[in-house]
Parts: sequence; C-alpha cells; structure tokens
Amino acid sequence: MGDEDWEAEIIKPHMSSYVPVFEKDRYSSGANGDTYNRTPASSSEMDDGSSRRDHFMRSGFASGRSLGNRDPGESNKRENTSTMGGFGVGKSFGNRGFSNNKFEEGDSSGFWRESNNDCEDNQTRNRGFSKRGGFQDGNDSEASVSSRRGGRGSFRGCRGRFGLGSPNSEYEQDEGTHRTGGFFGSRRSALSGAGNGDTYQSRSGSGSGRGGYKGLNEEVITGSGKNSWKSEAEGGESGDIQGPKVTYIPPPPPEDEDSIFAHYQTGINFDKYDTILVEVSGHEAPPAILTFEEANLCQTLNSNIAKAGYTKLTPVQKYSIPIILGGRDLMACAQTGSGKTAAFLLPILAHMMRDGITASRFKELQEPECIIVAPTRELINQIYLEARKFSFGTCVRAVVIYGGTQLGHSIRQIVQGCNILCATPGRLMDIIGKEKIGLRQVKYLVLDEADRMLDMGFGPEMKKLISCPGMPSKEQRQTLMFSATFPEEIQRLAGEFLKSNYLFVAVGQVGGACRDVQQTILQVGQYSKREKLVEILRNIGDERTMVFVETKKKADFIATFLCQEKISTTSIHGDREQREREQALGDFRCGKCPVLVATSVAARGLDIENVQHVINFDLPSTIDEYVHRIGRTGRCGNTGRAISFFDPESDSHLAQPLVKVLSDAQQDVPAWLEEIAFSTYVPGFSGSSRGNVFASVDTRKNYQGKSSLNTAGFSSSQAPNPVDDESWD
Ligand SMILES: Nc1ncnc2c1ncn2[C@@H]1O[C@H](COP(=O)(O)OP(=O)(O)OP(=O)(O)O)[C@@H](O)[C@H]1O
Repeated sequence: MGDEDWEAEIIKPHMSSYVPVFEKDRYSSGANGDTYNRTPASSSEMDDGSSRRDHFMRSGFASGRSLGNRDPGESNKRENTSTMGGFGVGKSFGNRGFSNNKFEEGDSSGFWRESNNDCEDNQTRNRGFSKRGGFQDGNDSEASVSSRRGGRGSFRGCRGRFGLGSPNSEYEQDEGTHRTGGFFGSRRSALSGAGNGDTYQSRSGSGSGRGGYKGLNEEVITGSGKNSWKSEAEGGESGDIQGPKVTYIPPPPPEDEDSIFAHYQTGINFDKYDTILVEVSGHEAPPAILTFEEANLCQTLNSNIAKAGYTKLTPVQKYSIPIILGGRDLMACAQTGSGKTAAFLLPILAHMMRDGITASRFKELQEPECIIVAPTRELINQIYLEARKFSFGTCVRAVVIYGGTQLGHSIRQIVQGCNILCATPGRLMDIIGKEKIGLRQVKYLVLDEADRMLDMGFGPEMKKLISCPGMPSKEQRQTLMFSATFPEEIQRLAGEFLKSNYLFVAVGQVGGACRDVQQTILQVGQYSKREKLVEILRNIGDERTMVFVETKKKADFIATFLCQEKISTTSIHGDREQREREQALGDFRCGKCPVLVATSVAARGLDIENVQHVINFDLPSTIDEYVHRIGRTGRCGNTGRAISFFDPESDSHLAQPLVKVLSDAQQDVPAWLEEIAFSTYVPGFSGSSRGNVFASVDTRKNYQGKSSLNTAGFSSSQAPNPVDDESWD
C-alpha cells in the first residue's frame, strides 16, 4: 500500500474510528493535549532535540542560550546581527525553555525570521519532523524519532485502539501530493514543538524542548496583502522528502440534541442590525424576506432553526436566503458575527430537501451536492457543526475533512455518505486526488472567507478545484461567496468563479468593522507591550480574551510569559499539532484558560461564546485582518472591546486605514493617530494598506454606475445586468 494505509483501515474492522473522550484522556495524556501543570518534560526531549538536530544542522550551530524574558521582537532587534549562516536557535525562553536547538537552513535573514502567515494546511503538508509524538507522558520523542516510518507500524495498533496515535511519528503524505511548485510547495521541516495542547500554567521546567517553529526553506511572499509560504526548492513535497504522517483522529462531536443545538444568546444590539444599510447590486435581485416563515422552508428545517434559538433573521440572511433560493450566484459581505453561515446553509439545505439527494453510504465514490471550503481547520469544523445542526433529523449528511488529521479518518467519514462536504482546500484536493470524492453532482460551491480563499495563498488551489474533472462549470453550479471583507482586486478575481449575473449584497460598509466592538488604539512601543498587556489583563480579570500576535513563535513566547505572570493562558497557531490546537480552543471555550494567544490563524470566522476582549498585541499587516480579528468579539448583537497596541515604528502604514475603520464605525480616533495618518498620507488612498483596497461597494458598480441603498428588511435594488457593460468571464 502506498504512503497511507487508508484502504486497509477502511476495510479492516476497527474497534472504532471514534475515540471516546475518556479513553482519549486516559491514553493520550502524555502525547499532547494536556495542560501545562504537569511536570516538566523529561530531559529525553532534549536528547530528542539534539538527535533531530542532526537532521537539520548543516553549518550553523546551536546556541542553546536563554532569552530570559525578552520577547522575540526584542531579540530580533538586538540580535539579528549574529544570525548569518543560520544561527542556532537553541533557546530557553524564560522558564519554559525552548532548548531544542534548531537551525534554519539557509536562513541568513535574521534570528527571528518567521512567517506571519499561519496559512492553513501548509502546516500539515509541510510539517516535516515535528517534535511531538509518542504516547509517553512528558516524553514526546523517542520512538517517533528513531523510526519515522518504522514508528508507524508500532503505532498502528494503537491507532485503531485509541484513535490518537503519535501525531508525528509517521509520514504525512496525504496532503503533500498536489503541492508541487506553486505557493504551497514549502517543505516545512518544522520542529514544531509547540507544546502539548498545553495551557502553559507555570511550566517551570527548563529545557523542555517546546516551542512553535517555522520550518526550513521557507520564505514569505506577499500578495494581496497576505502572505504565503513558498519553498525554496519550489518542488513541494511530492516525491522527495516527506514529513511524518499524521495520525490524529479528532474526537467526534457530542451527538446528543442539547449539545448539537447549544447556542449563546443574541446581545442587546441584535435588533440594531435592522438599521444597517444594505445594498444589493446586480440584475433582478429577488426581494428580501423579513421572517423565517417567508422563506418557506420545510418543517424540519424550521424546527431546527427554532431549536437553534433563531427567531429573527439578520440582514445578511434576509437578503441572501431569497437570492440563494432563487438559484442565483452571490457574493455577500456583512460584518463579522452577523450570521453569514446560516445565510448560506439554510437555503442550500432547503434546496437539497426539495430536490432530494443522491449520495448513499454504500457508494465507494461519494458525490456531494455541496462543497464548502474555508481557510482554517477550526473554522471549517465550526461550519460543519452548523451544517449538522441545521440538517438534524433530515437525510442530508454533512462531513468535515481538514488537514492535521489522519487521511484515512477523512475517507472513512466520506464513504459513510456525504451530501455536504466541508473541507479545507488542501485536504479537499487530496481526497479528490484519491478519487473518494466525485464532483459531478456539485450544485453548490461555497467559499467562506472568500477573499482569503481567493488571495494568493489559496487562490491557485481554488482555481484547481473549479477546473477539476467533473466539476460542473460555473453556469451549471451555484457559487456563493461570503466574507466581512472583499478587497476590490479579490472581487475581480471572483468573477472567474461566479456567473456573470451574480448578485452582490453589502450589509453596511464593505470591509467595515462591527460597530458593537468598542475599539481603542493605544500607542505602545515594542518594549513596553508586555507590561501593558499584563496591566490590561489584570484589569480584565477572568473575562475571555484573545490576544493576537504576529508570529507563531511569539504566540508561544507570550503565552508562556503570561503563565509566568500567573495568568492562565493557552495558544493557537499553525505550528501546533492539530490535537493541541483543538485542545487549546476547547480550554479557551470552556473558560479553563480565559486567555488565548493566537496568530491570524484564529482571526477569521471563529465564533466563541463570550469573548469579551480582543487585544492586538501586534497589529496585523493589513486592515482586513484587523477587522476580522476584532470581530471575534461583539458577535450577534453582543458588545465587545478591542484594544490594539500601535507601535509607530512598525505600524504607521496602518494609520490611514485605521482612521477610516474607526471613523466608519463611529469610534473615537486618537489625535496622535490622525497625525500619523496625515504624515503618512498617500494620495488617492481609499482605505488601502499593502495592496488591500476596501471596496466601498460592488466593484461592478464602477462600471454600471447604478445601485441603491436599502435598510435591511426593505426592498432591494435592481441594477443593470453587468454583462451589458463588463464581462467577468
Ligand atoms: N438569526 C439569528 N438569530 C440568532 N442567532 C444567530 C442568527 N444568525 C446567526 N446567529 C448566531 O450568531 C453567531 C455568529 O454567526 P456566524 O458565525 O455565522 O457569523 P459570521 O457572520 O459568519 O461571522 P464571521 O464574519 O466572523 O465569520 C453564531 O453563534 C450564530 O449561531
């Protein structure tokens, strides 16, 4: 059998592909997913680090020095002169210890060279030799290191039994095959010892060998204001060096009805949604609906909507549901947390119920009617849970597949029947390559966070998807795009995916921030940030807070630092194992760790109850990313607060777009920020930063010259058919 024994796994009788949570806890405590109040990791991790170091060390040396409490940004500034030739990064960060000496091959650009990008799936594809693995508590190395491939055999039995296995002890080729060249071809030999799904609680051991880490041979390329990984070798992973195979099987979500329909309350500002201006452009848009009843959904759907606690439509739902029910393609832009997911799921499900479905669990090749893609694993999982909720009690089966999990597990889910496939792009393309998914029946293609899905990071993969054999042409399928931000150039690219007469719905200002988030910008220099952060977090107390930083390494560092300050914290970023990421999110969701330090991997889409604060420890490089990040709070009519540290040394390019976002959202604009914005004034500015341009409207309007504004709940506008003036093909 090839690189992955998935066929054998499907045919082989398993104990279970699911791991009961209690079993998981019992058998996996040492692997990853635990909190940081365990004993310090054993010294074998250091040994392990050094043995693995041999794989990577070419010319640099491992310094193993301690950085005490300095953060990566500081280190960068002070120490980057000594990094030529790949300075060893053996670091012991504060008490936590990053003693795995690592060497960035060929990296002469600086000690802290790391991508800002937490581009999903690249992690899995490029994982390389991660530092995790094994089942032994606190000793995550040995077997998995000594026999990367051989280790597979030894763990396979365990995999069937526990469904967990060693996340890194095996090659993970499942997502690597299509990564030849292009932007995804990086070979991330990341020593991704990012911790253990841990919560960093006073982990006082030194030399634990933890730490998120970017891989080798990678450089960051930017486009559309976003970054992508690119392999130096340009050859991707196909054929040559592969990383360990992923064996992680996520625990199944709870099956009981209460859990399926668990939801949080809408907030005091939910009714204010009705006052937001909505603009619909495009030809012959159907009128908005005002109530769920008007949508004429079937009884089961209505019952599920009621169980989910939805009594009133949000503006994006009022407009999008009739448009999708009318069979039209759609690009919809609405503020964060305003119900875009249900806006596409409900009408799709309604159609599927009406038209009947074809997939059956007995077919080896599953042909879903609907494919939904999203840029991050956690987000696609969340969308899947929503799909499962709304399809409860129907014959429609939703399936989720994403990177960082065992490919065989994904396939097992699919062959049991798949009508709605929720997927991250990399895993989707792999599964299509394995011929477990046929595309002929696809009637609905949904791109959530569509601007991200079409930018340089994922765009090429999306193009591949729509040109896959069997994929119905855009005329034959319905394509739906949703996001809170839609830069102009991305709107133009989207034309390739959409029928020329697609409709564009803009709820409020395209790319605008949610008004329920109170935004504060503080001028804080690099060296004062940590002190300020602690001060703010101490004032906040136990309220749930997401702290965004710009790099994976810094996420680890800040999380560790906060734990040292006795602030219970966990972290999520692209160098953490999937198991760890899910554990971290779980700990944050349930309040065990009220502070989550995150990179932009958690910026989009995540809908976590009761996140009251977002702190931008580092501002992102683009204003769109800022809008998404602060949108993790203030959701569904609830209020939230966002505090951002603005360092004039590094953030002045954001001054102008920030002033615009703040004033559009009727927030106070600090005088000093206006001054910086003025002094960095760029003529012709329209809210742009690093190539990302706010589209104030549907970009076609520039050509059509017609559109109109409506208040949510009232009639929509009619614009001329764009074909008349502009071809989008
Ligand atoms: N009509 C409604 N009534 C009550 N709650 C709703 C309604 N629509 C959506 N919600 C809830 O609002 C929350 C936010 O919805 P959702 O995650 O779909 O927002 P979004 O617009 O996709 O946000 P983002 O831009 O961050 O991805 C979810 O908890 C969802 O269940």
